[in-house]
Amino acid sequence: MTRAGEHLQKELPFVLFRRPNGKTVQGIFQNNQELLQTPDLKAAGFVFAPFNSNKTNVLIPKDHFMVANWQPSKATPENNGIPLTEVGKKKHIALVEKAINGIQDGQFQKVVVSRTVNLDIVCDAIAIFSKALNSYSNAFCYLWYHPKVGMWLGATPERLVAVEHQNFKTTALAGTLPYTHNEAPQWGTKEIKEQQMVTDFLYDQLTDHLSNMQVSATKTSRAGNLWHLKTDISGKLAPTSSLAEIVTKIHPTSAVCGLPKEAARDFIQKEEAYDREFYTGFLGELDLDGSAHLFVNLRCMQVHGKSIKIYVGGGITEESDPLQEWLETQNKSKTMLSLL
Ligand SMILES: C=C(O[C@@H]1C=C(C(=O)O)C=C[C@H]1O)C(=O)O
Repeated sequence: MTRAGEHLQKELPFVLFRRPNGKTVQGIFQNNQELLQTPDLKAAGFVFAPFNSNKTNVLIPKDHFMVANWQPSKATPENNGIPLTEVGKKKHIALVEKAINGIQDGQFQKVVVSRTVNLDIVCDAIAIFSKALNSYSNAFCYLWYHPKVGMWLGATPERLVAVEHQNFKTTALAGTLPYTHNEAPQWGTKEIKEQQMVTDFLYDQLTDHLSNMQVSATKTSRAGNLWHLKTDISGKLAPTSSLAEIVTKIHPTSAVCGLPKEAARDFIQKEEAYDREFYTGFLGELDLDGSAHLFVNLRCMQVHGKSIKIYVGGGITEESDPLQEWLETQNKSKTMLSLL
């Protein structure tokens, strides 16, 4: 953490991260301000890729690498008084209604629409990252900085890809309900169907690239103050299939874009009327032996000097209720709000 503070002061790129349920925080530190990329994902380092797959990713190379043990503190997450506001409610509900119309017109079956929550506050990103580590033990937590791109921080529950020795794993994570203590969530057909669409999409895209494909039973999975539905898909990666090829096929998945992918992406780019940048992009570790641990950039925020931007969205299907979809984005914003 001290090293990260020094890098920040010198305006040098770095990333701190902890894998889900991990006991160590890893840090990768770059010693110049160069903006590096890895179009073929064949690199050793940490990749940070935008939602828009036509735009280039950013690589922080694994030149200077540090691993530190991390001890969870007993502190519990609490919201220190950044209450939810109704700013943006009308606009988001109108966007959801437009998305439902698009589904009824047959443009797509599902589309994921999003918005930002903008707050004028100055925050200590390293302290917030420490809090995220304590609050979200099963998430992939990160703090990422590049002087030419900016600073992002998040605690994502969604794995995009894990590859080790050709063993490949991905997850279909979708469907959201508020977490309630000691009570199992009551999933409706809307959530079950929208999550199944993600599983089917991933299965279809991967079937030519994996042998011995396995699809797990669908389970309920907790992410902070939320429940999601989750299915794991795994298999052996064909020696002829490259990571970049697979990522191009699956990113952005129907969990963050929609189905069919192209029509949903066109709708998002036209109707959301803002640039998602790295929100719903992907990020994580790459190694030269072909191993990779990549996650979808969700439950995240962009940290500016005197303000922050929290990014939230949700999957819209023909069964969506616009007010419920607004409330879902409100609930999702609490993941970051509770750290401030
Ligand atoms: C788009 C987000 O989350 C995604 C959308 C979900 C949904 O629509 O239920 C659930 C998990 C994520 O795949 C977000 O957190 O901003």
